[in-house]
Parts: sequence; C-alpha cells; structure tokens
Amino acid sequence: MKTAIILFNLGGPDSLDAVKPFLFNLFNDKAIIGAPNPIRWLLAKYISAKRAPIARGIYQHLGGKSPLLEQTQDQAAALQKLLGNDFKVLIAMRYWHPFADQALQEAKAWGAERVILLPLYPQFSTTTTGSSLKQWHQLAANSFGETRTVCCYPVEPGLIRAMAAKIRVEWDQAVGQGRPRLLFSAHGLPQSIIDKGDPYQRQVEQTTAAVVAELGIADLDWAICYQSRVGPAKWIGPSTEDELHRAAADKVAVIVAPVAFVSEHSETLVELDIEYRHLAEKLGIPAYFRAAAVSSHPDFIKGLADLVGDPGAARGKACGSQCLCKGEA
Ligand SMILES: C=CC1=C(C)c2cc3[nH]c(cc4nc(cc5[nH]c(cc1n2)c(C)c5CCC(=O)O)C(CCC(=O)O)=C4C)c(C)c3C=C
Ligand SMILES: [Fe+2]
Ligand SMILES: [Fe+2]
Repeated sequence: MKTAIILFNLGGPDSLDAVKPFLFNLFNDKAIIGAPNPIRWLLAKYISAKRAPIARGIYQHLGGKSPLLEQTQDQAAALQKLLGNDFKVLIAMRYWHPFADQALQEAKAWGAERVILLPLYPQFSTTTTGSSLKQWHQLAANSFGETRTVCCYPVEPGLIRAMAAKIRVEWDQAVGQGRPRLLFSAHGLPQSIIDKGDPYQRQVEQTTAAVVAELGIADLDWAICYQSRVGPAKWIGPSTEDELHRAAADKVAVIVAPVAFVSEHSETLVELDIEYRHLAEKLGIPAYFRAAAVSSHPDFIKGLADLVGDPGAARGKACGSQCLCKGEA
C-alpha cells in the first residue's frame, strides 16, 4: 500500500525577515494562546512585534535563519532510505514553510492510499503535536483511505539508545572533572497548560528515566529542568537557570542534554551553547558540556521506522485524555 509519512515539526524562520511572521503564526495558534478571536489575533500581533527583535538576535547567531528545516530534511531522507519506495516521507511544519497543506498536496499527487502521522516530538503536548494533528485533520479531512497516528514515543528504544549515546560522548570527557551532574533540559510549558491535563511533563520524566536506565552509570547525579520560558506567566520548573545556580553552589561540572528536542536549532545552538554556557562560566561552574541532539543517529531513525510499522508501540503510559490518538493502533 502506498503510504505517506507526514513528519511534523515546529518550523523556523528561513531569513531575518521571516522572524516576525513566524512568531505571529506561533502566537496566533489557539494551542499556544487560548483566547478567542479577535483577541488572540491582536495579542499575536502585539507579542510577535515585541518579541521579534529578541528573536532576530537569536537567529543572527545562526547566520540569519533556523537550521531546523535542513535537520528535518536530513532525518526525512534517512527515514526514506530505510523505508523504501512504498513510502513517501514528507515534512509538515506548523509555523513556517513547508506548511502542512504542501505536504498534503504532495501526498495526494503521489497517490498515497494511507498516511501515517509522525511528530518529531517524542513527548505529546497539546502545544506541539496536538496542534499539528488538529491542523492536519482540518486540512486533510477524509482525503485518504486510512490515517494512523503516532501520538508520542517517549520511551522508544532507538530514541533512548541514541540519546544515551550522545550523552556518553560528553560523559567520557566530563568524568575527568570529578562527579559531573547530568541536566536533562526540556522546552518548558506554562503551568496552566499542564494543569489542564497536558501529558508532556510526565512523558519528559519517562524519557529521562529510560535514558538514565540505558546509561547504567552507578550513582549518577541527574536532574530534569526546563528552558526557553517566554512571557510573564508561571512555567513549569525548575528552570535550567535554577539548576545551573544549584550546580554552581555544589561546585559540580554539568552535562546539559536536550531531552525533548531531536534536532539542533535555536534552543540548543543558542540557548544551550551560548547563553547557558555563558551563565555557567559567570557562575564559576567547573566545566560545562552539552550533549548533541539525536538528529539523524541511526538508532533514532530506525526507531522512527519501527513506529511506522507499529504506531502505538512506544506510547507513553500517560498519553491520556488530551491526546488525539484516540487509542488508535
Ligand atoms: C508561549 C510560547 C511557547 C510554547 C508554549 C512553546 C512550546 C514548545 N516549543 C517547542 C519547541 C520549539 N520551540 C522553538 C522556538 C520557539 N518557541 C516559542 C514559544 C513557545 N514554545 C518561541 C517564541 C520560539 C521562537 C524563538 C524565540 O523567540 O525564543 C523551537 C526552535 C525553532 C527554531 O529555532 O527553528 C523549537 C524546536 C516545544 C517542544 C514545546 C512544548 C513542548
Ligand atoms: Fe517553543
Ligand atoms: Fe496518544
């Protein structure tokens, strides 16, 4: 059966001019700001204009654009190679090109009889996977004979092996620095979204526990923390900054490992590699290491291919009532 795989991701600006409209798309998403229109539209206009200069500064560090699309294209190509010609792997970004409607047209033009919706977010959140799935269902309606959904895969074995492998590279360097602390840093979320039942935080904890078990390091000192807070509302914690302050007080070296990102982009290359590294130096942390994202690690790509074969295989214990998989597969 001809099967299109739709890889969902956030998208990122492809030029400095694209930063403001990208931010507008993000803040105009009901999954991010729940207010009804026209209030949401007005808020999105206001916040995107206010945030744009800060965000432009971030993307300037990356040569004026996000590397997220190239990274996602590499992952798509690696998955395509593994799956073969009965499959067509397509990318649907939520807030910048290529958008979901493009992937939908390409899937139809190719003659897909079945689609498998595969987010590049291991943990389900209403703000990421939920938003992309909702948009897909609105656009695609009944366009295909069969649609299957991978809602989440927080404990997928290939993902876990790949994360552990990336961490081990840094661990081997860091052990020369006493007893380093491993900080699993995930993108944060407003506390109000978690309070409404979003399973993201629970699933981040599941991923972390699985990686710690895979590492098998005796007496490992580790913690989970949350980065990338935007706006004045209360976000889940502890923040990555808080954890850096604690590490400074304890005089331990740190390895910061992304646990919710599967590719490199502004949140890793700028926030983790520049901003938090700088803070760590300022605070006098003995040494700062950063584990790479899994990107196209063969174990991760093999894990994605396994999910295509069995979409429900690595679902978190608690994908829960807010998840849109509706108990499929
Ligand atoms: C209120 C705002 C935001 C929520 C909630 C949020 C959730 C969320 N985001 C990701 C992954 C990524 N976010 C990225 C960038 C980014 N995110 C927000 C805001 C929220 N995200 C903004 C404003 C931005 C733009 C950059 C900035 O201004 O700081 C990215 C990187 C994109 C890129 O560089 O190409 C990713 C990836 C997750 C996983 C998540 C909730 C679980
Ligand atoms: Fe974000
Ligand atoms: Fe689910």
